Amino acid sequence: MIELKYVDKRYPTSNALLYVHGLTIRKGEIVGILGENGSGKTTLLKSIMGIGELQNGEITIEGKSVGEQYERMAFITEEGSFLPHLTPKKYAHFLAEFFPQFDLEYFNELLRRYELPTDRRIRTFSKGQKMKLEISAGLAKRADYFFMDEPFVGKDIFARRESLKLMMSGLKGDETLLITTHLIDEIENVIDRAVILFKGLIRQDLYIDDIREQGKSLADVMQEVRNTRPFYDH
Ligand SMILES: Nc1ncnc2c1ncn2[C@@H]1O[C@H](COP(=O)(O)OP(=O)(O)OP(=O)(O)O)[C@@H](O)[C@H]1O
Repeated sequence: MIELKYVDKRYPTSNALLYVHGLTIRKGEIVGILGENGSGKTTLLKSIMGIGELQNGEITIEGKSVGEQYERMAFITEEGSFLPHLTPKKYAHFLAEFFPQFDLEYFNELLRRYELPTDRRIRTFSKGQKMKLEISAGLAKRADYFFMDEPFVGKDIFARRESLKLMMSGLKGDETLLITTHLIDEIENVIDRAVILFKGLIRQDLYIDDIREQGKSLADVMQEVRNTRPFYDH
């Protein structure tokens, strides 16, 4: 379970803020973090990952600080690996050293399955290949929490579907996934829950089943958020 309480994040060089009074994400949930450009999706994800300082508030994962749970977390971004100068083979050594539960055999199996080169520097990979590599690393770490920031940027529709399928097929089923994206059509059938941000505040937090029960789509809910701007935005 991920818990945010009174989280207040501000950047010193801009007026942007993120304020989350309370947010609880239960274990095993697949949550879409949605919202317009600049609404704070990445900031929210990074805050949960422990990247950057909070002005106030607390974020815990299963009751412990994010730092204490780092080994169980995988961060997958469109930029790909944090270590682009390494080859996947060397990257595997690094992961094995830092993450005790890293499963090298499974990692190699995934590289074969996704037809990734093992002896070429990661920086020479295509975006799709980088994403596959990071997904493989997360799965082989046996991470329980996956944080995916705009995983579909720069990909055509087939590549988007493939990377989603890839991710889903490798999961045990009890992992928690947080995905930020603009592409709501792609994830509507994947996520359990949609958290919709507007100017750094959570404006909607709904389960997809409840949206369907109301005879609506995710796009309808996004439009409603857009149409009902809060008092401070008039
Ligand atoms: N390092 C930073 N310094 C100053 N302001 C920042 C920084 N990073 C983000 N911001 C600002 O914080 C706000 C939220 O940005 P964030 O990247 O979280 O939004 P987002 O919803 O992920 O946007 P997008 O969909 O465009 O990626 C924006 O106004 C942005 O300009």
